[in-house]
Amino acid sequence: MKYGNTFAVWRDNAPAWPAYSLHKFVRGLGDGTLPHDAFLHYLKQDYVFLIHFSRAWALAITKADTVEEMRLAAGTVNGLINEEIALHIKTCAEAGIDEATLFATQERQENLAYTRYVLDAGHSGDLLDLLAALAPCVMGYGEIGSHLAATKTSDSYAEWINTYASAEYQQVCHDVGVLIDGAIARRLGNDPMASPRWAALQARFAMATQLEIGFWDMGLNP
Ligand SMILES: Cc1ncc(C[n+]2csc(CCO)c2C)c(N)n1
Repeated sequence: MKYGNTFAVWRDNAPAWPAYSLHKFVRGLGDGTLPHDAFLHYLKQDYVFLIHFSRAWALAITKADTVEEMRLAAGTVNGLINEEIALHIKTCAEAGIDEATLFATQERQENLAYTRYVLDAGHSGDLLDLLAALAPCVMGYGEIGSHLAATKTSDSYAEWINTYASAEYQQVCHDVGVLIDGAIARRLGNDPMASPRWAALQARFAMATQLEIGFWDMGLNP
């Protein structure tokens, strides 16, 4: 599935992309070598992460210029806070961790740095700044999910993998790609890479990619 032209350029110009999408944590999900306590620790942190990412997508609604942008951002908020998070709640419940405990999880610095970076991109900038910071998360998990579904050698983490490899999630990535391409064209015209803003947007994408690596590293250290 194609995630849009802008994403393809941002991804190919983010030097840390392979270190994110092929991280040791990701390989451990695919071959089943990721320790279960590291996975649960990651899910607890990721529950808090999703709460803040819902806030960031809600901010995208207020930063939108068109009703299409608003609808897509609103749909993502709903998908995050009511659907994606359900996987975390269910998996943790099976390990005896209830949602109140999840909500009270003490945030690790790597988690805090990433989510607040994204929220600040949106607060201090416009929708493009926010989308450049959000894109590695959305599309990265789409790419990781479909790569792992095709290459996995263990079913230990199949439910996690299937969530992001699913046709529904791949459609989300496609739709966000369309949103980003449209938002870029609307604001920067049809030669966006010639815009004086391009380098800063690329840098935001690269920074968020780096922060994703930090999140995986944190996941390996319960
Ligand atoms: C560290 C971290 N990065 C990315 C995702 C995936 N994700 C977070 S928000 C979102 C948007 C659309 O649902 C997606 C896919 C995650 N869970 N945790």
